[in-house]
Amino acid sequence: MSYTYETNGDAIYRQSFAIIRAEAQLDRFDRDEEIVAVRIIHASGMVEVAADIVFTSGFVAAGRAALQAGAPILCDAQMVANGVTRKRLPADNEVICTLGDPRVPALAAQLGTTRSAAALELWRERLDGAVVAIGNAPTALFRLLEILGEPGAPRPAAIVGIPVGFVGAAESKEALLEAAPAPCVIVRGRRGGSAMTAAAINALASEVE
Ligand SMILES: C/C1=C2N=C(/C=C3N=C(/C(C)=C4\N[C@@](C)([C@@H]5N=C1[C@](C)(CCC(=O)O)[C@H]5CC(=O)O)[C@@](C)(CC(=O)O)[C@@H]4CCC(=O)O)[C@@](C)(CC(=O)O)[C@@H]\3CCC(=O)O)C(C)(C)[C@@H]/2CCC(=O)O
Repeated sequence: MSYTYETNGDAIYRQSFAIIRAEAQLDRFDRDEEIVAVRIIHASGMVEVAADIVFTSGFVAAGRAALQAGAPILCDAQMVANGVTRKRLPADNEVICTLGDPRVPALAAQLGTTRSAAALELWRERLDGAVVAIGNAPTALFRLLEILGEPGAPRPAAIVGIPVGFVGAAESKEALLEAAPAPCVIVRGRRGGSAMTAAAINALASEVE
């Protein structure tokens, strides 16, 4: 038994992007935003997610400039960190996820929160000028906003805020849009996830499709 299917990776990518551009409603995005939106859709398989993607002004320019200047990428989950394609990164940028740090379980117990949120305490030194990628945990996004709201808080260069789920995901993303502590992209509602978030970072990292 054999099947007829595309086996060339580059051709699969080309076809996918052509299908997305033919089927998705992309006209409200500028050219740079569209590149990021297409990759978010590509990672999710849902062209209709385009309607829920919201960029704040200057997000793509700020994210690209930071990466080109060597900014680290701070990720809430290892799944996000693993999804970032290292060869696309313009300055061999560090990709950091502190969730597995041995100090995190005790911090979470002490702070009475999730490990995902507690792990952000270990970002503080690196947050200024960083590119933040939150793709899993709503509590991490809420905690980020709390940290960035403190007096004298650091200011990341750009935030990809696309946590997923039923508890707190939609609310944390709306809170990010409202507080807007840095240029950001969100996917409104319950949809989101590590794959979409890594794809947004990959789109920022390189314009190559
Ligand atoms: C409540 C949590 C949710 N997790 C979701 C979806 C997925 N999570 C996966 C995995 C493997 C991990 N999730 C943790 C981050 C874990 N998930 C949580 C927490 C309990 C709390 C987060 C929050 O509400 O903000 C969180 C643990 C914590 O204390 O922070 C993870 C650390 C759990 C673990 O394995 O220890 C782990 C992340 C590992 C990593 O990559 O570093 C899934 C793959 C689930 C699965 O195993 O089937 C999936 C991935 C989704 C994605 O695209 O990222 C939700 C849906 C986000 C959910 C929160 C909201 C809800 O409605 O339930």
